[in-house]
Amino acid sequence: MRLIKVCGMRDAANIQGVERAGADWIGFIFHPASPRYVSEIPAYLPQQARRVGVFVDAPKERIIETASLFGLELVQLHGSESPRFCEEIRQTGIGVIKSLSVGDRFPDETATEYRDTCDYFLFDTQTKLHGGSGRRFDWNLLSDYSGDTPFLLSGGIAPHDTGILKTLLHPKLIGIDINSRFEITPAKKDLQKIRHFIATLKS
Ligand SMILES: O=C(O)c1ccccc1N[C@@H]1O[C@H](COP(=O)(O)O)[C@@H](O)[C@H]1O
Repeated sequence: MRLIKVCGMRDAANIQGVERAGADWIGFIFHPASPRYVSEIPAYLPQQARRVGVFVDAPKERIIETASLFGLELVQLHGSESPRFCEEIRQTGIGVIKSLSVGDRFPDETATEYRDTCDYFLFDTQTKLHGGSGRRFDWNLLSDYSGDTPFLLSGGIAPHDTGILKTLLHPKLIGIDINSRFEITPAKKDLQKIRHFIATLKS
């Protein structure tokens, strides 16, 4: 069974619904330019699901302060944070997911550079946006990843992808990350689609 991360949450009732649907990790976007930006603590925060904060080139102090305010267990770094920066965050006790962009070819050298500095990778589609593009990359490229760091697959995953996702095999694939393709409006997820997606993938 793979874990499901639902990202880009903001609304209290919606967060509760996503958690009840069985999301393992729930993500909050702390990038001010995003339409999913979270500027204040929602009235409900996940109690069972692990809380993940998404940042793009934010200063270390801001990440640490936000992690403490929101009770984040993990941070997902989506900018050009260096391996050293990832290590420094990790040394504070916060888990680190480093997002790596996948374009026409798999970024093998970059994965090697970061391999000992983060807990997980998140492979997302290369785009001018830092994330949340709703676009998928060629998943065949995953076969070029031979590293040891476990990863989540991300980028434009949609409700109808359950069939293909079930057939996707990689020894280091531990989770699926969903976001904009499940939205009613930015930061508000369609709970029916989420429930169906999670139930199908976990069955
Ligand atoms: O969703 C955003 O607005 C966002 C902004 C800045 C960095 C990351 C962001 N989202 C992350 O992007 C991936 C893929 O999302 P999508 O499925 O393509 O919409 C996901 O991990 C989000 O956490």
